[in-house]
Amino acid sequence: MWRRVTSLSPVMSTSKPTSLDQAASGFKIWRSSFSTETPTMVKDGTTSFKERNPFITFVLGGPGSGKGTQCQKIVETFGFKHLSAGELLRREIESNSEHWSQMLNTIKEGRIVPSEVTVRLIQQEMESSDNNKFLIDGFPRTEENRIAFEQLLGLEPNVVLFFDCPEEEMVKRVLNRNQGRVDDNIDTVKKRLKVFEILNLPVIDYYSKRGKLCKINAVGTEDEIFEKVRPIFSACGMMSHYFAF
Ligand SMILES: Nc1ncnc2c1ncn2[C@@H]1O[C@H](COP(=O)(O)OP(=O)(O)O)[C@@H](O)[C@H]1O
Ligand SMILES: O=c1ccn([C@@H]2O[C@H](COP(=O)(O)OP(=O)(O)O)[C@@H](O)[C@H]2O)c(=O)[nH]1
Ligand SMILES: [Mg+2]
Repeated sequence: MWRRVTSLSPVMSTSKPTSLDQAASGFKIWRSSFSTETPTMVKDGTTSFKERNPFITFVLGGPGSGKGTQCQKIVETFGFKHLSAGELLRREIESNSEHWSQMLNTIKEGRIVPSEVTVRLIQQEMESSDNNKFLIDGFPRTEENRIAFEQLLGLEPNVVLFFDCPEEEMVKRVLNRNQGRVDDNIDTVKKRLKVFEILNLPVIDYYSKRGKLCKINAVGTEDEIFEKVRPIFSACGMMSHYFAF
């Protein structure tokens, strides 16, 4: 059984009709096949996952800032379940799922896939995991993503990491990543940096105001950066009687 929830944020209908306005919504036909109106749907029974009291970390930062690299280290040291939103989307594309070509195109263009798709994939992974500590890497990318997640799951992150990295360094890292990704090229990375600034920074600001943001200078070696990350989770471990940590 499905019920309606209140509408998502106005990011989609911002009054600035720039090309970046299209970044999160430039897929009108595709979008309409997910939902024909602003309100979205939520499945009854999701509260059972909320009752598990999961520990949720959102991991944010521009393209190439080192999110995935640091997540791997956090997994090894603190035993989290790592969910990369981009990886989940790439997996959907590879499995030729419905709308795979629109998703591929969206990623090639550095735009943002509709929240309905991404939140569903993240939710499925979380609900089917035995682990109760989650690193959600590269999500939420927009205020609309953030609100969709919080409304559909009824949960907020406990901590938000932000890997702060100069653009020049991010571009260098992306162009050297060498993983055969369709978006690791100079044209897409330039678009992604704009999308990051316009759509993702407001999310980062939001969590900063909520006192949940841990901003980490992402320049240095991988190990140096991890030494700044480690105390954040060591401190959470000490609060394990509050969280299912
Ligand atoms: N501290 C670092 N210094 C130099 N290169 C790094 C560092 N951290 C990650 N990298 C490299 O930069 C590229 C992008 O890192 P990645 O973790 O995929 O970033 P993100 O997930 O934020 O896009 C990868 O090739 C990775 O090996
Ligand atoms: O919540 C998300 C996460 C990723 N993406 C898309 O997937 C791409 C790659 O994301 P990923 O996090 O893998 O990139 P990274 O920042 O790690 O380079 C993004 O540019 C978007 O096009 C998206 O639409 N929504
Ligand atoms: Mg990544």
